[in-house]
Amino acid sequence: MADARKTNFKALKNCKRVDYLQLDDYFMAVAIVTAQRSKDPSTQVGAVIVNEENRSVGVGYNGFPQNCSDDIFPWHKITDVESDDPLQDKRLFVVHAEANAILNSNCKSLKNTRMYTTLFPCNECTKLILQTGISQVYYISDKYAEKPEFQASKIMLDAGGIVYKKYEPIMNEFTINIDQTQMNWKKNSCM
Ligand SMILES: Nc1ccn([C@H]2C[C@H](O)[C@@H](COP(=O)(O)O)O2)c(=O)n1
Ligand SMILES: [Zn+2]
Repeated sequence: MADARKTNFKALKNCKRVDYLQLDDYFMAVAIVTAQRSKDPSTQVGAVIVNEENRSVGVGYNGFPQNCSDDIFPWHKITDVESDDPLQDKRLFVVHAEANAILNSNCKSLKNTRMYTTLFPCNECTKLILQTGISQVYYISDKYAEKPEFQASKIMLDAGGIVYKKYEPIMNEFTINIDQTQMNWKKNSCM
């Protein structure tokens, strides 16, 4: 019986899709989509943590902590609004995407996991990366490379032997077509 099934499979033409999203592109795409949840008007960041079995175990984006309303806390930096009130600065309040991904993780240990983030991690998030045992970091943008916080990150990542690489996508572009997806949802819906 088992043999007959095998023979049937062999006889069938393998019509597997070839242009499917590769695993690393998929995880970075999840980070990119996650960033779109951020309310920060200037920089939206998304991060995903993936374990050795290629399961995502934590996602996060930059935002204010729980109970700190998006509508009340400031979304600007004091330099942008020329205010002399230091408390009018988002940087005092925002939880970074990488920190949120770590805090949101659904497993006991993050040892030997990898992080996909749309922006290179700052020094504070890098401390968490080292302390939790994340061993690889893939990023898209390093736009703040000149800032000491980000240079400090590299010093710590190097000291910790953590692999960090600018992500080179296999597929440079892919489209999320909501209309098409909705059509499928309708088609598959039992309602
Ligand atoms: N690796 C990073 C770096 C920054 N963020 C957050 C912090 C802010 O919400 C925003 C940066 O704002 P900007 O200085 O560009 O006005 O991005 C992060 O989550 N992860
Ligand atoms: Zn950070």
